[in-house]
Amino acid sequence: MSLYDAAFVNSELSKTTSIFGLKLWVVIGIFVGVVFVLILFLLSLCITASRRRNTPTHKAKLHHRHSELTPVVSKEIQEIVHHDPAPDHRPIVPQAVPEIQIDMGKVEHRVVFSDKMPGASSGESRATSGAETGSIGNSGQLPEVSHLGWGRWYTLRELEAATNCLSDENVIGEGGYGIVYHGILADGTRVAVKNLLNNRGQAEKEFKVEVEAIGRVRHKNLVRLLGYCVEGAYRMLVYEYVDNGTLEQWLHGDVGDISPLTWDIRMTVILGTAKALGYLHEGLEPKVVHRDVKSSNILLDRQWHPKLSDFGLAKLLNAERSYVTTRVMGTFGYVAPEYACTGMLNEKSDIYSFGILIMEIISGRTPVDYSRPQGETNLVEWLKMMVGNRKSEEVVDPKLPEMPCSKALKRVLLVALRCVDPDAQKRPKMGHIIHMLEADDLLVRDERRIGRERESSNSHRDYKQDNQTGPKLARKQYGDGASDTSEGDSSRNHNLPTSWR
Ligand SMILES: Nc1ncnc2c1ncn2[C@@H]1O[C@H](COP(=O)(O)OP(=O)(O)OP(=O)(O)O)[C@@H](O)[C@H]1O
Repeated sequence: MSLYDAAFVNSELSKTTSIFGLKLWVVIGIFVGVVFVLILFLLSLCITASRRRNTPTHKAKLHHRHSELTPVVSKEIQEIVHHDPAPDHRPIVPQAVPEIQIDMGKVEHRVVFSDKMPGASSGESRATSGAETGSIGNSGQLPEVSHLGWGRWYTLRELEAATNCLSDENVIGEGGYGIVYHGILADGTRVAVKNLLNNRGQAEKEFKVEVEAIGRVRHKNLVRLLGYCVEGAYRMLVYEYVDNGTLEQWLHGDVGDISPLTWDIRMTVILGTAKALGYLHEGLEPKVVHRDVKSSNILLDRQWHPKLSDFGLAKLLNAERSYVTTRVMGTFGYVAPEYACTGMLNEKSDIYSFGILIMEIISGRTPVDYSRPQGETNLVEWLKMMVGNRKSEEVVDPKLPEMPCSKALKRVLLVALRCVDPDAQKRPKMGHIIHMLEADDLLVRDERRIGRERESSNSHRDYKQDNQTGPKLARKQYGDGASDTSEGDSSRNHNLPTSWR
């Protein structure tokens, strides 16, 4: 730009305008300033708006819109929400609560526990039963038959008399939920009285579950619940007395070098337990998941018939539900891995425990044994390894009086391995298991029959004796256990759960 031009621009900018007589350069300056301020204002507006979009409330609104499409609130959270029940009304159970809540029969027959210790006034410490309100707990005034449609209400006095005042001499065992006493009722019936620990948490729940789950079922391989007692702070379950100890005692107790549990007896125990579980899983509606299948919960009678006991952890499972979500409970070594990890429970968890039980019965080993060398600590892993290495014969309990035939052993081991399949869906159902075990039973009996026939013809040839005596004796020896448990022909009808009764 030349000097002439600069002087010209200068003179032009210095000219006075019509806007308040301001000079041109002042007007231009003001205009530029306003535009700048406007740009700044707009920028600040944009920044504020974008910040607001990121605030929690806005996110929450978006989340809410999202949650209308997919359920994001977990059931577990709903489970721990407690609704305080209004007095004299049933507790409100939210629809989605996964743990089954069990009321004892109709509302008017509901049993109410008191915190008061025995000896408190009967009005305060009693179980109520609708129309019977106030009468239960007043010793001597009790109805004989309970209003649940089964069993009996026993008075505390009756049970104290039966158990020598719950004396130490009558204690026959102690479990996680209470002490078990031997008792003899006034009519001479021998009973086992389980005095539940007085904590209002699990023990009360256990009481209700046991009463509801076991009270109605009848099966020769399930310990029969005869009735119960609710008086003051006492909650007791009265069972039939099973007089030959537990399977755990016979398997792992001090029985000497030769176990009295022969192969036949062991098979009887396995098959009987399978039938009890088959009945619970497939013969009842809602089905019952036992949740604590293990050797110490299998009681034996004098003929070695097994009776599954301890329904304290049992869960009811309606047909429309494939599982219930629940606190993981059970016994270390027997709990199915998927249940341990997720708390999702169904009958397949019992099948897993049953598989462990079979392994325990065959091998005489406990599910987990830290006294064994590495690689043998975990029964399942060890057994899988042995079977995989074609050493099935070596897993058999060394205390077994006689080795089983190879076919029978392999078949029962196969059943056990299928039961502990890590994929719960692949585990067989109890009905199928019974079928497989009975096939095994028939197989063994067939081989025995052939052996007996051979023996009989030999003895006939050698000694020219009556060939009936030997086989008859042998038949009785082997036949008793099997037929007692399988109830002869009825158990061969594999299609009907009732045939397992
Ligand atoms: N009906 C019964 N007849 C005879 N003895 C029984 C009967 N019920 C239980 N017992 C004895 O009482 C013991 C304790 O039983 P309980 O069911 O309370 O506990 P558990 O099964 O050993 O342990 P947990 O309940 O902690 O799993 C059993 O081991 C058994 O010896």
